[in-house]
Amino acid sequence: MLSDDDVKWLETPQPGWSALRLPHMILEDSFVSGDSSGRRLSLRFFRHDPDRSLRAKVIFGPGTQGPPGHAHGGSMAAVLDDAMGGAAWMQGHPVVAAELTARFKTMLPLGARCVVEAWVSAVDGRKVRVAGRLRQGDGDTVFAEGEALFITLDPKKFGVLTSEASRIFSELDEGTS
Ligand SMILES: CCCCCCCCCCCCCC(=O)SCCNC(=O)CCNC(=O)[C@H](O)C(C)(C)COP(=O)(O)OP(=O)(O)OC[C@H]1O[C@@H](n2cnc3c(N)ncnc32)[C@H](O)[C@@H]1OP(=O)(O)O
Repeated sequence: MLSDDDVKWLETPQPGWSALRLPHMILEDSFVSGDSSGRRLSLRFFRHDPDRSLRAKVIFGPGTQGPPGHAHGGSMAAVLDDAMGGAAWMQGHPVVAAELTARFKTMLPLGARCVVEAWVSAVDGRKVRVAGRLRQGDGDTVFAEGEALFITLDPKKFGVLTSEASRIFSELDEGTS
């Protein structure tokens, strides 16, 4: 479903980005990143090293369709939710989403190469506010913007996921220091 060029594009970090190698336990069956067929969502996650925010490259496949030829709003919101949650985890906050707002700005053509940017905007006790943007990969068109409130949970509730996440991010630090 994806061309070799699309796969190469997805896997190539931009300057200042480090690839996040997420373990099978996180990817397997993930609603957003668990499909490897190219039919629905194809994503690769990265850290933007200068400010440790999150980046993802994403292609919306034919199985994400809403309006003919274009992505369903729910699929864009799901990608923003996942990326914004990942941005919080990446900064050491083991969170789940409590509230999410998405603004759909431009219809997103299926198959287009897109970039997601997500960053923590404020932390107040257990409340972690995160913002995100889904845009054209090789241009300035913004397809959707999001804001979300995440709530930090006791890391014990996530079992081994928390220690796996710490391991992934400390390996990145070793690689970039
Ligand atoms: C790249 C990364 C790698 C690793 C990552 C892997 C995974 C990434 C995964 C990312 C996946 C994507 C993410 C997903 O999709 S996560 C899946 C979708 N989310 C859920 O299923 C969450 C369901 N909700 C809950 O579990 C509970 O309600 C939570 C935990 C959220 C709060 O219940 P809890 O009993 O713990 O807390 P509390 O009630 O004492 O409230 C605490 C404070 O928060 C405030 N508050 C609470 N709710 C709301 C609200 N709706 N609006 C405004 N404020 C709210 C509340 O007023 C209070 O404030 P204050 O009174 O203290 O001022």
